[in-house]
Amino acid sequence: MLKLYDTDIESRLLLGTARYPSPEILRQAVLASRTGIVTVSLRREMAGGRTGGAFFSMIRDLGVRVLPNTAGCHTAREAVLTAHMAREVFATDWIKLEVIGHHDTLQPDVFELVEAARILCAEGFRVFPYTTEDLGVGERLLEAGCQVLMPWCAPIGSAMGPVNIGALRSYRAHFPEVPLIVDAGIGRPSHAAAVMELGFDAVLLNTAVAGAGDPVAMAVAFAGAVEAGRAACLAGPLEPRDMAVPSTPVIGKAVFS
Ligand SMILES: CC(=O)[C@@H](O)[C@H](O)COP(=O)(O)O
Repeated sequence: MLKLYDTDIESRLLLGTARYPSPEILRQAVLASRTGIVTVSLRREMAGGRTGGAFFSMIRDLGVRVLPNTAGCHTAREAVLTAHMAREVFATDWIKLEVIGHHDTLQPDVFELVEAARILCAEGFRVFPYTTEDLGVGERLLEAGCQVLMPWCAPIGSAMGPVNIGALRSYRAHFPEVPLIVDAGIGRPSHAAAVMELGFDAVLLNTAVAGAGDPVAMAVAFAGAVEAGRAACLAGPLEPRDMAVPSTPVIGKAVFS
């Protein structure tokens, strides 16, 4: 079972709650995915004068753990304030920390991210930082007090899937004991299976399900892919080779001449 901070989590699929065609489809997709954790953007839902009230109570009624996020924040200060609000709204000290540094790529501002992580961990938050696959930044986040790391595999919403498999492989090898969740950029179930096969502990995704032609059916597909990838990782997949290896033994074959 996956342990995140002190909590055991059964499903290794974490789901975002934005951009669904309707709240009812979101509800059905969450149930179909069998996820145990959904992430919710405080700023997005409270933007434009909306209070987010009806949406937040629908999320609370889903019966899954809520991981509020600081999506839309661009500075450590904004992210810390948003985390405080999230703690009030959802009565949780879990926070998915996003501090965006670049408009086109939605790449994290890793300097502000580490600063916000340091402040929030010191305040007792359980921080889940959305980060790049940079090893040094990962180390700084652990020093700040994070016990989970969430490297991207591609820009948020891009659906590109793992663009730098080598970097993800190194990340896993560099932090063998840390729970690692691939967050952002996954487009297809095969992408989720691929990163799970690399040994990542879980995946978090939103757009690939919310934007699918049939989000509920896609949620089912992702649930299966994440389980398959995890099972394959535990089963010890072969490493690719440059040369052919005959699958039929040569010794003992019949000789006709
Ligand atoms: C919902 C959320 O937290 C996103 O910011 C997250 O990073 C998912 O990204 P995708 O939409 O690319 O799956």
